Amino acid sequence: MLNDIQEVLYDSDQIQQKVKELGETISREFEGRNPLVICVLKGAFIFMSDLVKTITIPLEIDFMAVSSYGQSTKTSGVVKIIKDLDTPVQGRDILIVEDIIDSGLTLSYLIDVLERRNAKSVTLVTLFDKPAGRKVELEADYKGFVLPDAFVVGFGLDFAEKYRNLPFIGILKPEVYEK
Ligand SMILES: O=P(O)(O)OC[C@H]1O[C@H](OP(=O)(O)OP(=O)(O)O)[C@H](O)[C@@H]1O
Ligand code: HPA
Ligand SMILES: [Mg+2]
Repeated sequence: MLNDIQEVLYDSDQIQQKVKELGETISREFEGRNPLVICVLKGAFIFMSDLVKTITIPLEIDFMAVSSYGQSTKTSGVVKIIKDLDTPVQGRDILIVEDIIDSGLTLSYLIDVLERRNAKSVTLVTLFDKPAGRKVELEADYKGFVLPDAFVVGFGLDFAEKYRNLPFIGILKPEVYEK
């Protein structure tokens, strides 16, 4: 698995430090609001579990599974809801937790769904941001790291369902997906 990585961008310690900073900011921002924290599966599962441990205020969590990349390194452009929320969002302050914003299509779709369900507010936190990939205008409220224009894996992010368990974020060697 490690042989398939071209370059490690951020290691586990660097990521944990950043997650802690994000958790502190979010704890201040959402004080007294009992946010519903939504993990966008599958990619955000590791960030979500690390992040909520650094948040010091009461919150609720729920999960939504959406997919648009499948076995490819390019978005299909079609965001499919594979698992919906169990919790009503009407009147709630929502914090969406994402692993990466690339084209922006996944999050713009999700924000639209939550606003149509009458959420009181929708805030975005992403661990990684790849602005060069954007197809729609979208900016996270809180972000961890800005990444170069390369396909990355690890810390929850996959290629064809592999590499999610790497404890760092790294660039996948193009020969892995070009063969
Ligand atoms: O900004 P975008 O171009 O939409 O890309 C970001 C989304 O793509 C990935 O999900 P994917 O569809 O691969 O599903 P997964 O989380 O199950 O891997 C990632 O986890 C984000 O949710
Ligand atoms: N890697 C893995 N999954 C992704 C990426 C990426 O660079 N961009 C959007 N989903
Ligand atoms: Mg994926």
